[in-house]
Amino acid sequence: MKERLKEFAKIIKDLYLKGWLPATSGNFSLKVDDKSFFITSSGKHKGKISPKDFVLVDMEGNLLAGEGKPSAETLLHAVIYKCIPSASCVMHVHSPNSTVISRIVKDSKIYLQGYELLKAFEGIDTHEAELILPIFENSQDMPKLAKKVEEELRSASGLAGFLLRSHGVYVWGKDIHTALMKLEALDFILECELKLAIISGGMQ
Ligand SMILES: CSC[C@@H](O)[C@@H](O)C(=O)COP(=O)(O)O
Ligand SMILES: [Zn+2]
Repeated sequence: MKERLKEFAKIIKDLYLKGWLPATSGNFSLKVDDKSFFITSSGKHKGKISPKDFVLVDMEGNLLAGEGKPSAETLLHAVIYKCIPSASCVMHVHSPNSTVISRIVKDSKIYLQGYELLKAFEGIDTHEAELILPIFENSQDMPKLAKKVEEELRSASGLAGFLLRSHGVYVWGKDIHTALMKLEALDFILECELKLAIISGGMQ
């Protein structure tokens, strides 16, 4: 696990350099088994992250091992692992594209269609497929927000991830590289949607 956390930390630093994790924002986790996962400690600068900046928690977000406080958003990671058994890695970033689009789209969902990069998502083999991205209202009440996310994850299948309004994006994957591929694909598509909105003068 030490080697995987080392590899993970390197990827997080690269995401920081893209400008997706300003001012200690973002959190990242890796599932160990059905009962526990490693998650970044709260308040860590993601440009300087190392394996010692992860703590081990249970599926209720309780600290099991490590130094520091689990991420303030640990419960969101926990519901993803509980609702999507195939997920082994969760990434949350505050990329400008995901943040801006969540402020422009007033609806609670974004519908993405027509992009070749949609094929980065499991089960999609054509650009004609439609991917739904829910937007949840941001909240500092994590148990309440986690409950809403859980309800959506249990009722809808094949979700790409979700946005928190004026906050950022969550994605997951069966491993680190799948989660990263989805994150990059999603951010690219959201950037295209934003550029199209600028050209056409509005969204949805
Ligand atoms: C520094 S503001 C961002 C935080 O409030 C939060 O949204 C975030 O992404 C990081 O929280 P953290 O507790 O460090 O995991
Ligand atoms: Zn955040």
